[in-house]
Amino acid sequence: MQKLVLIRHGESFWNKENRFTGWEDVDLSEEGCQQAHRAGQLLRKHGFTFDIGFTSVLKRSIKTMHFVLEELDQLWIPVQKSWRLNERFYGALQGLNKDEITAKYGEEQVHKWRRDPHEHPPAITTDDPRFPGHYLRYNDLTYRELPLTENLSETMTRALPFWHEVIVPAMRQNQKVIIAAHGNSLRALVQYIDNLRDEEVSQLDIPTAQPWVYELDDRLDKIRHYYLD
Ligand SMILES: O=C(O)[C@@H](CO)OP(=O)(O)O
Repeated sequence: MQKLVLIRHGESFWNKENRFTGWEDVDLSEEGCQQAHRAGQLLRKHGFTFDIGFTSVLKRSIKTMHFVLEELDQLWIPVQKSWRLNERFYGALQGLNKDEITAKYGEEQVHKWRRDPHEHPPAITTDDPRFPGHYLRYNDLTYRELPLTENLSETMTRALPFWHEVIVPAMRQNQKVIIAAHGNSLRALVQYIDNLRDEEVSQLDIPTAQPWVYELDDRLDKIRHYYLD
């Protein structure tokens, strides 16, 4: 039996301000840093150790991983970063306040943008400062991989190659894995691991910095999962 730990980053400044974040590289709030430390303490209390960590290329998940590993005195383990674990790219909604957008477009539309797997938020254009093609960290992406908007199903499509090609092989070598990522990239992984229907995953809300443990059998099929407390 293997254990896999998933953790959404701690609260960011834009979580606190209720703004769509996506690929904007927003830092953890003071509370978010503390949440990440508390998550690390919890994992320590339950005797968890890890061989390898995976994060997105966004500082809120990188710092969450760092604070968790600091509490475990395991800052030395390898941590691999990938854009494929980034938050869903929220297009032209990035930076906007969720309440203001709801007042303008109505709850139904905003709910679709947030949780309907096939609904695209309004797209940006390549001259928008939010276009990832302007940033060094996305230099390795092909033009087709650089998003202008992304629905949840596309988030899953770009996250899964990293799961299959990097994370699963690590687990097959019996490495103990922790993944620090984002509400929607984790939702995509959970949908895949748990084989959830679209309607089920749209109900799923993953809280910040709460370790979610999967127990997996030798074939890496789920035995059970639970939040650590
Ligand atoms: O703004 C975002 O990037 C995400 C996560 O905070 O929001 P939502 O939960 O609405 O998908």
